[in-house]
Amino acid sequence: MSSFAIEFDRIHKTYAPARQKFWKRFGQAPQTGFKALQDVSLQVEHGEFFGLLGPNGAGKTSLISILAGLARATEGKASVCGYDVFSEFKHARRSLGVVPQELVYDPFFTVRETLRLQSGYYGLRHNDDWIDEILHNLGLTDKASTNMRALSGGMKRRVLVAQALVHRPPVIVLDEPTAGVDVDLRRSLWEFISRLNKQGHTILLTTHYLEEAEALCGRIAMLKQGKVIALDTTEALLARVGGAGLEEAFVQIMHAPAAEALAS
Ligand SMILES: Nc1ncnc2c1ncn2[C@@H]1O[C@H](COP(=O)(O)OP(=O)(O)OP(=O)(O)O)[C@@H](O)[C@H]1O
Repeated sequence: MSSFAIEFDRIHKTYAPARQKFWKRFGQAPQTGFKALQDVSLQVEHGEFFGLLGPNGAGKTSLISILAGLARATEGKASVCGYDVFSEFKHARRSLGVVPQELVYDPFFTVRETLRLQSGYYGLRHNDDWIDEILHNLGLTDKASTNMRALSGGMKRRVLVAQALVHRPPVIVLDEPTAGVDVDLRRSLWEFISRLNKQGHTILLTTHYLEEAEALCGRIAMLKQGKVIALDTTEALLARVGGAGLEEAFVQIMHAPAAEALAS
């Protein structure tokens, strides 16, 4: 087994300006583009529950997209369980389950069909026992035959979580999984995810609910304007503010000069 579940090594991501192709064609000087990530290096050990925090636009989803092979880093390398996300894409993707931030689904399938289809992408044909277990743990058993379009927003989000788990990936990435979900689901979701973590799955979580991160994550990285400005155990981050809570630590770090935030 590779020494890290997730590794980002000096990642830079620059999004091309929207009309670069147009300008290229007409001979104008290329535009600079938007630097969403700048020299991000992070290593997450196997079995960690790791939090990735930052304000809107800090670059969290960009980093996750690079890990999932949905976006390509402009510079740097990323790997999942030692597999390079670009040159060993299949292995890397198989090792990873991603719960995306946006509600994407096919309205023509039922919940069970959606999960069977997802299993099929990974070559898993007889996966119904595991699908049933996931459905049970996410409170979806009675929705198994319901069409995706007939589910509420929170229910659809539960299916996204289920989809990320069908191939039992060792590494699970959750991009704001509790946005818009009720208290009951939050609790059952965190119980389920915590259990998976105790069984050895590595979890990477992004959330704006800092109390969730405080309760669940052993280590936390904070991103601001595409740079890591704090990386420490949750305990150490809380100690910085005398136990006043992660929200206070977050606010102080976000408003401190960058060098100070990392150094303290
Ligand atoms: N495809 C894209 N093209 C151009 N710019 C992009 C693209 N995707 C993201 N960005 C920009 O990159 C920056 C980082 O966005 P990203 O979605 O990674 O942030 P985030 O930390 O996940 O934010 P949020 O908490 O709001 O989800 C933002 O300024 C965003 O506008």
